[in-house]
Amino acid sequence: MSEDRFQQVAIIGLGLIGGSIGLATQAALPGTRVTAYDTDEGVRIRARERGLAHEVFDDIRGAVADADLVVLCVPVRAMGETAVALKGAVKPEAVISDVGSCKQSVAGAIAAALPGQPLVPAHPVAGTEHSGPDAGFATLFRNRWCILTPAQDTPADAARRTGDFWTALGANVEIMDARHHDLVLAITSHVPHLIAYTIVGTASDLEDVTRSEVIKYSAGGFRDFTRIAASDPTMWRDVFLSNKEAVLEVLQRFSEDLSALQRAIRWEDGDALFDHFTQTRAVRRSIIEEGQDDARPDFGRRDHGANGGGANGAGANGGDATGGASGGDQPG
Ligand SMILES: NC(=O)c1ccc[n+]([C@@H]2O[C@H](COP(=O)([O-])OP(=O)(O)OC[C@H]3O[C@@H](n4cnc5c(N)ncnc54)[C@H](O)[C@@H]3O)[C@@H](O)[C@H]2O)c1
Ligand SMILES: O=C(O)C(=O)C[C@]1(C(=O)O)C=C[C@@H](O)C=C1
Repeated sequence: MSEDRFQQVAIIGLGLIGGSIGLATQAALPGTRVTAYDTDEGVRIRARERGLAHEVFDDIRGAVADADLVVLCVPVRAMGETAVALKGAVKPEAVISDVGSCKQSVAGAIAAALPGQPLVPAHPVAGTEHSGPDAGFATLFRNRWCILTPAQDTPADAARRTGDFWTALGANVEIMDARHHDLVLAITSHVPHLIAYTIVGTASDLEDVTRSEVIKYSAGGFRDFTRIAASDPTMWRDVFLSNKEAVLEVLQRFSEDLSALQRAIRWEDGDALFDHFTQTRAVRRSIIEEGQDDARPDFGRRDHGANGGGANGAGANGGDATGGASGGDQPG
């Protein structure tokens, strides 16, 4: 850890990601003061109860006044208005960062609101389907990627210090161009979520299969889709509207590939199906070999009742790929 680490970190938005940053910072950087703010009074009360920050302010200006790093952890389409609220309230040298799931639109909105302020956009590629102040846990970022997308003119020391911050929280830091980030995440995260939202919606709309049959027989693959499809509607509405071009580009390719598989089934082309499934199995195996399998506590375990072990017993994800399937927003 370099000598010039941030002395005070302000977190704006105390849901899954903001809360996890607050807990992880207090655990990993005991000398760093953590201040925070959320627009929702109920969230602020719960954040104080859970100790997500050293101090949770009732106004955003108080939370950021002495901060060296301000991390915006709000839905992506709320980033711009949140940055506007920081105008004149932050120190001129304070580094502004965010955790938004798409980077081009967010960086543009923050830079427009706070011209000249050092800005280092970030995206921790770590999460669960849960949201809100009870969802966060200190180990969320351990051994997960955090992608930074600084602009060409971002001061190098601001990017380095932000990278050091995420490394201290346990993440592996990578620098990427914002546009490329948005394309990569469209295929690895955004479109998979859209597919989950679609298949779960289709299943609940089928006339000849009852909803209770869907629930009763959703043992494996479908149940995993329902976990993803339980993710926060506000967050994902914002992601799709903010990363529109990249998502539509990937969806175009996806529809073409789906049509090819549909054709192979129609014409009973077993070789085409077998070759395709063999290739996809290899992708899964290389993810596991690279140690990129899910690092969340107990995630992937099939035994019910395994608790993710988040702070205050607020398990991160109900334990396994099936645990969050009921659609409940908060972990048990
Ligand atoms: N959930 C994930 O898996 C995940 C992973 C990586 C990044 N992200 C990104 O992190 C951000 C936060 O996501 P989350 O899952 O923590 O959401 P969340 O719903 O758990 O928390 C968001 C919080 O922001 C607050 N908020 C909304 N508007 C605000 C404003 N204008 N000012 C202050 N607070 C405000 C809400 O009250 C809420 O408490 C999003 O941009 C999302 O794209 C999410
Ligand atoms: O694991 C999950 O539940 C997630 O949805 C996490 C996930 C992802 O798609 O990998 C979701 C959105 C993010 O921006 C980063 C991570």
